[in-house]
Amino acid sequence: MKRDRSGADPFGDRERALALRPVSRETEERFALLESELRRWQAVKNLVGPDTLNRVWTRHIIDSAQLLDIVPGARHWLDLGSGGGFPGLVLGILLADSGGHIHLVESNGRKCAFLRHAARITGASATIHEARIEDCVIRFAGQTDVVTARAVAPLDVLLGWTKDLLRTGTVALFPKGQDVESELTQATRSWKIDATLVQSLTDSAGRIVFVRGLEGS
Ligand SMILES: C[S@@+](CC[C@H](N)C(=O)[O-])C[C@H]1O[C@@H](n2cnc3c(N)ncnc32)[C@H](O)[C@@H]1O
Repeated sequence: MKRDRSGADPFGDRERALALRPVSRETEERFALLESELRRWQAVKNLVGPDTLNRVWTRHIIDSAQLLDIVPGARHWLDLGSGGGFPGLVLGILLADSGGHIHLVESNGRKCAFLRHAARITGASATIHEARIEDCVIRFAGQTDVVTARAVAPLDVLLGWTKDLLRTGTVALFPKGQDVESELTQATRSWKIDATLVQSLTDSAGRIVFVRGLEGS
């Protein structure tokens, strides 16, 4: 659908994003609510990089939504370092339709206030935990199908944080940019990883590290 180029979608970003990963009308409305609240809070909370504000739908919303399609049947999700809600809140909105749930871990109190507010008004199936990842991640071992983390830490650090989950059947999805190969090389010095790279829908240089198993210290 063509939108008013001077108003709702001035850069054509929403239209482009939804062409890459279509969603139902109801989900689109929830995503639009998330976008408008993000813009409203951004001025005071600095939730996302200011240079990404003209492509919130591709860079944040659909970039997050694509993760669900990699593990479509998973119901129990955990997102680490959720920031302004990516990918955690977007996944929570999608999971609300299927009875799934996601836990979001974020140490910044201002961002947690936004996440709670946005989860409530969008109807996301999400619980927000204001905590440090390293202090609380163990709680989710044995209860999580998929763990995610975008732009939070290098791969070897993420593996260290999530090792107890990955050894008990959880899989991981870690979106990465053009440095993914060097992060993988670094990580294989400490870990034996069963992982594949999935091409990002929204960024030609982006890869999602899909970890299915882990050995090492
Ligand atoms: C660069 S932001 C990325 C946010 C979001 N995942 C995204 O892709 O837009 C990193 C976020 O991780 C959070 N974070 C970093 N280290 C953390 C830790 N050890 N425990 C909890 N949150 C952490 C920061 O507060 C910040 O909100």
